[in-house]
Amino acid sequence: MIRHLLALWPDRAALYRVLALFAALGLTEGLLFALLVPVLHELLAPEPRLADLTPWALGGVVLIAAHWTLTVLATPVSFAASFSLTRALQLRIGHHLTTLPLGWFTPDHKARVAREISHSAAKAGGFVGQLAPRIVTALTTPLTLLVTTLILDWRIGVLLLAVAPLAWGVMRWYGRVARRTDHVLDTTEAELTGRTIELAQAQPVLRAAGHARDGGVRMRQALDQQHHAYHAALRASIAPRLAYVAVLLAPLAAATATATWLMRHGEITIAEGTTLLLLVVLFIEPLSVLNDAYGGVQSTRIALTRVTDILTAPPLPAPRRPGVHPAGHDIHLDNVTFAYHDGAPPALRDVSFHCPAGTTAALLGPSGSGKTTVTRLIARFHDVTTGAIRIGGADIRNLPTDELTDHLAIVFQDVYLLDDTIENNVRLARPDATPDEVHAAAAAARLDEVIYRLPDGWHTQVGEGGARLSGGERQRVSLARALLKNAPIVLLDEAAASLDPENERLVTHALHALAADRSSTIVVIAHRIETLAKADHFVVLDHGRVAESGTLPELLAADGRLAALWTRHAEATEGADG
Ligand SMILES: Nc1ncnc2c1ncn2[C@@H]1O[C@H](COP(=O)(O)OP(=O)(O)OP(=O)(O)O)[C@@H](O)[C@H]1O
Repeated sequence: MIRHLLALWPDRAALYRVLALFAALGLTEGLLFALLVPVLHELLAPEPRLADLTPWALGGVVLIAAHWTLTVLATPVSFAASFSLTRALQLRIGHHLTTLPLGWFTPDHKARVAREISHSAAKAGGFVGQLAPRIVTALTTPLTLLVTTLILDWRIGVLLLAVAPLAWGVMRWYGRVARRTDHVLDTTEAELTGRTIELAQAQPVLRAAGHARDGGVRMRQALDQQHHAYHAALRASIAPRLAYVAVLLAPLAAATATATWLMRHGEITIAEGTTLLLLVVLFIEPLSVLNDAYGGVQSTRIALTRVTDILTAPPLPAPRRPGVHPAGHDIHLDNVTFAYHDGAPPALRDVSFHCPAGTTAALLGPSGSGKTTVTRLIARFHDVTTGAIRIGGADIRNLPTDELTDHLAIVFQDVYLLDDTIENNVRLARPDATPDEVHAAAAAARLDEVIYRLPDGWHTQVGEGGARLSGGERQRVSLARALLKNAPIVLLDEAAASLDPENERLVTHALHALAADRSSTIVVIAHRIETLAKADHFVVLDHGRVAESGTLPELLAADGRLAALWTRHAEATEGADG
């Protein structure tokens, strides 16, 4: 396990410093106890000579001073190592997250990341800061006393030595039980966390559905599961715990009997016998914590494995042909097939289309037909299963992530804002933008009227995820951000869907004007045909396949799906006008 730990946190020096300091602490403690031997020996002698105790007393003072100094030194060193390890793991997880495909961030994975960053990283830190020091002192002190006992009387010493293999065997048994029960406990704990979050998040749905009071059923089930798991863990641990106590008490009984026998037969004096028995008690006492500590080692091992699972999640593959750069910003999908998971039915099958630079391609199709998937693949949230996506002739898999993101501005259906001011959320796209540029982007996205309305204007805090803004306001911030980025390719997934019809019309108009101005390439998804009317090409998807594609006149002439949509829209508009 130490090897596993050092692979994740290669600060050997810090770990060995902590272990060495606590080993020294254990040694001074053991030596202090060992000092009792000559002291008791003298005190229990028929005619004690107290003056002879002076060197031992001085030795005791030195050892106490050393013990005190080591404690003062060891405490901050172990805390520093613990903090450094926790932080190193958290930073490594944080850094690794930035290399993962966005498709990895499922709700389940997000919950795991939150848990491993707080719980498992802290557990690993706790191992170095508390558990390992406890184990080291719990071994060094008895080891020192064992050597002392062996010197004093080899027979009692051998009895104590016999504890080691027995205790080790029982600890390994307890470790196996702890590993198994810890795994179950961990799963039930994760389930309970998930259900609690679900209960909190689903309050509006539960209340709307009239389940406000009984809505916690799933959480209560998870609580019951956890309760049962705790009981099962407790039951499973009873036998190895009792066995461990027996292993520790057996040598005490045997040593008492042996010492008594030796005293009665004059082999050792009463003073020697009493001292030996005291040493046996002092030898056993620290060992009593080892069994639980070994259980702690097993759960640290599980925590490290969970951290490693995240750190070994495959990052986006590095460019296969580095040094490739896009020559222009047209988008080409070439026989793209993609499935979200191995074995899942493909969300896209053999999709091909070309969106020349500076033009707008509109994606249409029924719900679930694969429109959003197309935009996610262009942004390389996932890699295509087969086929290729090219920007300016370059396969996006050959572009460094930064270069690809520099080329793209994205507005997706689910807008997530950082818990910061509106201004900082917009500026995120281009922190060095001038105030005029920020204001122009805000005006184009119709965000300026929101800013005027809010008492703190640009400095309004949006809350976590943008929760303090309405859906439409969030979408405007996201649009302004995308416009400010001034990227040559813009991906818009229902970008104006949360706006009222008038604002949707104005925003759509502004987007097209800006696109024409900057000759951006735009891929837009919208359900309302009026939002799409100005697009240069249309790609209609159905069940993940391209059902038809072409310009508006071509598709109207073909009298297919788009023509049907267009006719319905025209009739509706005429009806409304009439
Ligand atoms: N993260 C995901 N994991 C697994 N399958 C997914 C995921 N996202 C989408 N899908 C599946 O892929 C298919 C295409 O979904 P997609 O979101 O691209 O459709 P869409 O045309 O954008 O739908 P809508 O108009 O409702 O937004 C659907 O069958 C959907 O269930």
